[in-house]
Amino acid sequence: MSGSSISPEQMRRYLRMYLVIGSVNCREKPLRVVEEALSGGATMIQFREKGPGALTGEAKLALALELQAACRRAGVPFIVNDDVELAARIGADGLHVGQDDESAGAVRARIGNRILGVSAHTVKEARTALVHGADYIGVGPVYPTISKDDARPVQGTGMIQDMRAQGIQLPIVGIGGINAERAAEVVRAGADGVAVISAVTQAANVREAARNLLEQVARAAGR
Ligand SMILES: C=C1C=NC(C(F)(F)F)=NC1=N
Repeated sequence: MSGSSISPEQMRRYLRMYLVIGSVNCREKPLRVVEEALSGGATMIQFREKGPGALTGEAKLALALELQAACRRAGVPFIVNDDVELAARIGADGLHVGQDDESAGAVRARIGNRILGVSAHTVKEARTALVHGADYIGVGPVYPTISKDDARPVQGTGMIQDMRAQGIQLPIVGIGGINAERAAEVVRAGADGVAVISAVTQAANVREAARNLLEQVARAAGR
């Protein structure tokens, strides 16, 4: 069972067009990218401030608060990646952790009934996440990604299909190299939605990119 107060059905809706964003991914101000993506229909936002040139300390806190405020205005959940202390400090709607972060169980205790997302690369890791009360799992990289320099091997949509075949019922979002052309295939494989970074942050028209991704997912999911 998940430990949050969010129903699985609501969680699946939140996962449809999940934008993962940090200052290093943006050509322009991250706030503008987030606002454009929200106006295009982004259903959840993850603040992932990592990698060379990422903000730290007060600057990271200030950006998190700015982006969270935009999500609150839009009624969209704001999730923090990895940084449990930041998530707790700003009262984020949830936290996303990797397998190698402190155990999801300890994190669940720290964040109470907020949304807990866990990265899972195998059926075994998906089961572990379930036992620790994860509300959703991020599975990938589905395709080659330019956004994460230490990504695991590309797994295609096969891992998502395997998880569903093995009876994993958890809400699943695919991640890694996903764009509008590929979104339907990820959903048909059994994902509830797609998580993207560059498909939106590097788009000439951020709002249209978000809108198109959401349309592709909604169409493949049968609305
Ligand atoms: C490493 C990650 C794996 N999956 C996800 C998401 F898809 F958003 F759940 N986010 C991450 N930061």
